[in-house]
Order: sequence, then structure tokens, then C-alpha cells
Amino acid sequence: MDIETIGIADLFGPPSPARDRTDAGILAAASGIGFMAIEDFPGDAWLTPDKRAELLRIFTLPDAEKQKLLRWNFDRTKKNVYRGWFPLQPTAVSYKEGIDMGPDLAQGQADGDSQSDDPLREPTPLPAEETLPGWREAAASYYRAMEAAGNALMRSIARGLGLPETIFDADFHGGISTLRLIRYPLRDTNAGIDTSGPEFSVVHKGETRSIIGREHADSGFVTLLAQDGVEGLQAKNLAGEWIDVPPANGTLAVNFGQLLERWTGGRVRATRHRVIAPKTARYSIPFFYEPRVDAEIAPLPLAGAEPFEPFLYGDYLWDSATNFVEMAGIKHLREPRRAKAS
Ligand SMILES: O=C(O)CCC(=O)C(=O)O
Ligand SMILES: [Fe+2]
Repeated sequence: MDIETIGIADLFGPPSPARDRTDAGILAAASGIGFMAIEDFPGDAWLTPDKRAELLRIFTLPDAEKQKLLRWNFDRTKKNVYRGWFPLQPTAVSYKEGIDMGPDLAQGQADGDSQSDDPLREPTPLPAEETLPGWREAAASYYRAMEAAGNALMRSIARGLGLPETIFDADFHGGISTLRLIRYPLRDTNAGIDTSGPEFSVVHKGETRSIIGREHADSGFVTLLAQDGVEGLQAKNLAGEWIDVPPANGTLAVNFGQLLERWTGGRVRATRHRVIAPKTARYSIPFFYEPRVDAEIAPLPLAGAEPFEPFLYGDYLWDSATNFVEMAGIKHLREPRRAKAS
């Protein structure tokens, strides 16, 4: 089974048979391989090499400027622990650098939540306007476009599951989605790091390829991923085989997170994926569409879904996100906001 490309323009129009068909296609892909490519939606003008380059300009900053954006686990003089820059970690399997940005990017500094004591709501350190003129407005506009696409997909999934289409809306209002920009350089084979272990490479189509993004499933809801024309992303299909998720201009790859899988009783699948090294540097732009920190995740009225004790999204997110290598060493910095029922 291949990854299907689905035009989603009808999701933005009134109820119609065409919209019903789109909903059915999306749910089929979500319940099947758990990956799809979407095209044809407001915001798709971003999905060209030139437009992506506007965002990826951040990687041209000199090291000294990137270092200003680092977070606490990489620079103990910084206050930000969840948002900001993660540098290359030469000994880790995942070989990437980049930045995680939150909703304050799109809302403007004035609305940032610097008063909150919740690290999940901390402001994002961003480059100064003089350093990258126009960059911030471009990134903000991209963030808003992805939020709109994420909302349309969640509504479509709600309808597909026979739930009220707005059932997720309130949870995502004031959500803490993450826009991440990633660069995977070519691994320096003379860096003195032993990458001969089995976790560092795989044989794919008879060729040994090194791993630059470790196999994982995303933790949250919906991921909207812009690839930058360079292959390497792979998804594990239902037969357990790795298949390529081809990059194509005008499309976003979409996959789903473990929380949505659990919340929908497995009707939506959180598919495992990884990145194998291409022949050139690779850039990608994932957007993790996420609800409010205080959104209560309680069982949905879905036949066959296992009941569970309701919990707060923020508590779940912190526990899962801090397992990833770029978030290493920060788990102890946030306590659950709701005590677990004992
Ligand atoms: O770079 C990619 O294509 C995938 C990135 C990814 O899976 C992630 O950041 O969760
Ligand atoms: Fe991922």
C-alpha cells in the first residue's frame, strides 16, 4: 500500500458529497497506513522551494547567533527549557539541529505568556529582526497556515468518526502547537565517533544507509510535515516494511500521534517513521498541531474505545516529549498539574 495524495480543498467548503468523500479518504488513510500527503488547501502556496527557503534562512545564521537561541539543556545560562535551538549532537543517532517554536511566534510578543510558570507555555527565543529581516513574519504566517490546516484535518477526522465536527475545537483554541525547523547535515565520517553500531545504519533496497532520524512515533495529534525536496523519510507500513514518504512540492506529509491513536481507540494510527541519510543535506519543517496545555483528554463517545482516567494534555506532553534526545535532561523541571488518581 502506497502513501496516497489527497486534495483537501473541500474541507474548507460547506457540507457536500465531495467533502464526505474527502473525509472518508482521510479516515481511511489515518486508519490504514497512518500517513498521507495533502495538497490543495489555503496555505499551500508555502509549499514551494522559494517559500520554504524563507523559513530555512535561519540555518544561515552564524553560530554565535544560533547559540543565543539555545535552550537550557544545552546552555545552562538560558531560562527557556522547552522552546528554542537544539544543536547537532554528534554522538546521537539523530543527527540534526534546529529550533522549536511555540504559539507566541504567531501571536506576537505582546501576547506571549511570559507570566506563566509552565515551561510548555514559555516564550520562544527568536532571532532579532535585524539579523534576519522579514523572517519572523514569514514564520508566523506559516504557523497560522498550518494551524488552519490542522484544524481542518481534526474536523474531518471528527466527522469521519461520526463525532460532532467541532468536538476538538475548544481543546485546540489557545493550543501550543510546535513549528520545528530541522537541518540534517551530512555526517562527518572523520568526527571520531563510532557509528558502526546497528542502530546507526540499516540496509534499504540492498544499500547500507545511515540513520539520521531515529525510528519513533510522534507523541501528540497531527503532524504536518514539509519536506524540502530531498528524500529520506520512511514510514513503517502495516506489514512492518519501511516505505518511502516521497517529498513533492505542493504537498505536506501528514501523520498522527500516539495520543490521538489512544484517544480514538486505535481508529487513527500513530505510524512509526524514521529518516535515512540522503546524499545531500536534508531540511524539513514539521508542524505538530497540539491542544491547550489544560485540555482535558477524556474518553470520546466511540464504540469500542477503551475507557481511561481523564488527564491533562500538558502532563502527557511533558512526559512523552522529554524522552526525545533534543529534550534530554529536563523532565524534572515540570510537575504534573493534576495529580494522578491512585
Ligand atoms: O525530518 C523529517 O522528515 C521527519 C521529522 C520527524 O519525524 C519529527 O521531527 O518528528
Ligand atoms: Fe516524527
